[in-house]
This record gives sequence, C-alpha cells and structure tokens, in this order.
Amino acid sequence: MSELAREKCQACRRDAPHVTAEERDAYLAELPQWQIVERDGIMQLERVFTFRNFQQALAFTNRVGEIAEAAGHHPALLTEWGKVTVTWWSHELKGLHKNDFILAARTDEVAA
Ligand SMILES: C[C@H](O)[C@H](O)[C@H]1CNC2=NC(N)=NC(=O)C2=N1
Repeated sequence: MSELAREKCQACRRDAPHVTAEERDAYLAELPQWQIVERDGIMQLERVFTFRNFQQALAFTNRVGEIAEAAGHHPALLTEWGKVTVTWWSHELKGLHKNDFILAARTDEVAA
C-alpha cells in the first residue's frame, strides 16, 4: 500500500485547509494516472479506469464505494460498460483537501 493510501483522513470541515499548489503537485507525483480538472470553479481529482466489461466496472465501483463509506468521504462515480470515471473533491470545501488524494491512492489500491 502506498504511503499516501495509509494516511488517515482528517475531518472534512468547511474551514479545513485546501491543499496548497505545492502540496497538490507533491501528492500528484504519487498519483501519476490522476489529473486535476476544474468544474464550476471547483478543483477536482479525476481518473478513468477501464475494464473488460460492465460487470467488472460495477464490481470496482462497489469496491470504491466501500472505501468511501469506511472513510466517510465520497467520490463522484460514473460507471459505464468497461469504464469507470472516479472524481474526488471535498464538497464542503468546494475544492481539494488532502483527503481527496488519500482516497485517490486507496482507489488505485482497489483497482488492481
Ligand atoms: C454528512 C456527511 O458526513 C458529509 O456530507 C460528508 C459525506 N461525504 C463527503 N464526501 C466528500 N467528498 N466531501 C464532503 O464534504 C463530504 N461530506
């Protein structure tokens, strides 16, 4: 398990700190398949996972759901035939928190 994946999620409060640009770049270096996208002015962390069929895509979706529930921190999930788009951001913050990078690392762990 990667260092980032092992870290503990902090409480995601409205006044919690957004990641700085330096932190963002450092965390992204550990998550090379992820990208930062901006939607409605909100920075988000996104990766598309591909699978052989819909059944495998759905099984992965449920594994991501389990880690989200365990952490109390949830992504947007778009599940299609052979493809799942996972997008992490902190809704209360309307931006990126370290939790999002921790959960992205955990998402990679359950993709394998
Ligand atoms: C009440 C509930 O714990 C909160 O709404 C949690 C749920 N999961 C969450 N997930 C994410 N990504 N951001 C949040 O701000 C958030 N808040």
